[in-house]
Amino acid sequence: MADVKNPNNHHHHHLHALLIPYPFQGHVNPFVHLAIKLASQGITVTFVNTHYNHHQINSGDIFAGVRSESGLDIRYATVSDGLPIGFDRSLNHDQYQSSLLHVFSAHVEELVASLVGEGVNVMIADTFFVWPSVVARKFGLVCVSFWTEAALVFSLYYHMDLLRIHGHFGAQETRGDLIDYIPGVEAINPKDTASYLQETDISSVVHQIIFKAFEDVKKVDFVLCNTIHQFESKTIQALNSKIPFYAIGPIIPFNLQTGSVTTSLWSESDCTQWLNTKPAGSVLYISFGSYAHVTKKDLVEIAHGILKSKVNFVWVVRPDIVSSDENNPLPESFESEAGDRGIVIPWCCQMTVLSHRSIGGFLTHCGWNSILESIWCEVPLLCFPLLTDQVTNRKLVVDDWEIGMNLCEDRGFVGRDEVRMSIDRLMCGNSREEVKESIGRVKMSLEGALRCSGSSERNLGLFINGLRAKVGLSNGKA
Ligand SMILES: O=c1ccn([C@@H]2O[C@H](COP(=O)(O)OP(=O)(O)O[C@H]3O[C@H](CO)[C@@H](O)[C@H](O)[C@H]3O)[C@@H](O)[C@H]2O)c(=O)[nH]1
Repeated sequence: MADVKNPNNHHHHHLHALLIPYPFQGHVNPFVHLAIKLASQGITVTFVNTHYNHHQINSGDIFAGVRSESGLDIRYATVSDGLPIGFDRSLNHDQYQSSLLHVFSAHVEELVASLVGEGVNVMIADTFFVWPSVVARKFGLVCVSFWTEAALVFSLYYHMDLLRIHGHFGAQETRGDLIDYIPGVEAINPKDTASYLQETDISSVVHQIIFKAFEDVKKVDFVLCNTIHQFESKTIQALNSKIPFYAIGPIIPFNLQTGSVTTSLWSESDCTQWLNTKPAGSVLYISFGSYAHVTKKDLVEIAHGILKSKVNFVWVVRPDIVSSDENNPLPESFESEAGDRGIVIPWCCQMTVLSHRSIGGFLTHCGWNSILESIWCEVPLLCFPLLTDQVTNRKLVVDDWEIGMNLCEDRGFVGRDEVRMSIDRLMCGNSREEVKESIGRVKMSLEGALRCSGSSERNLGLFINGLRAKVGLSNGKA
């Protein structure tokens, strides 16, 4: 058995993994924490950020801190995403995605070519990339796909061919009845599938990415997923019969002290002082993540709903939340009317805020990381899904796990009175206690998965053994 702590003893068995996240905040974050997890197991990691994200994060080598504090062998490299640094990626979303679809792999190949000499033998790339198996094969690397969303969503994309055959996807008029034929997936309403699977125009650049990415993932060696077995056991089991699929979540920033890695693409406002002045459980935290846009109309209704509810709040209004050419999306008098009840900030350290005792609820767009982080901090959720997997995540949170409520019953319509009522129901309604109890239980499952003998720790061990066997085999030295 190779001793990974002493790589020089068995050089051919020493693992060196290249980690390449999709260059969005909701993907970079779990990749960073996966990097730390793998390095803590004695694996050498080279983490790849795009030049643009590196420039946005603005703190040099983001792992310099962990390296010196914990002695982990995490190296850091940057690569072009194909566009100039000053290019407005938020305003030109499709052009950005096109560049990732068509141009990025050429830059990645150049980087990989320069790193194989350093002993890289594994590539762990985001499932949304369309090229991992091709690039990995070209350089003789073991190929691992990391899926940063729920296994349920992976399974729906993975079985797109079944959805097509049954007329639930890609037809002129798609069926509205339940989808009950996906292996390991309980009957699901089409309106709860990922937004891209509900669209009738399937020619968008994101569709092209999804089609190609889910072709490519069928050719990788392993898939890692940021979920836990207990959440989605049937789905995971069914996937496992097709592809080695490991649930190793939750991969979130637990340890705020030693996890001193900066990943934020915007600079963080510190609201701890302000939170300290508020009673326990009295503050609603509001954030719609890093990627989705909200229409000005919806934002204004939410703002009025918040004012009417009288709740305390911290609201993250990202500079491009409506669009990067719309500077002041909130109603003019919003902050003065809210007074000391609330603060509006451009970005924050979300885990720091969620773990503060004054936080009592989270109005969220249902990004997968936000859900895992909120469960970890036992903060009940108020769901306002916008697009992509968020729609499916809402179903898991509200209908299946009962750890949250809907902001609006009709997904197409946001009205200030309904917003006010939903906020009050979440923060002080009769059903709050039940939701709190459920979230406590779900949190225990997360903790359980991470214990020594827990499912995620076991899966991580199995994965690393599998990796070592594959690397040994491909060297002809099994
Ligand atoms: O002020 C803020 C707001 C967010 N975050 C962090 O940013 C991440 C946001 O991730 P997530 O909640 O998953 O939302 P998105 O940024 O929207 O993430 C994208 O990626 C996710 C997983 O890959 C998907 O589930 C989402 O739908 C997709 O939009 C989380 O780690 C948050 O802690 C901060 O640190 N500060």
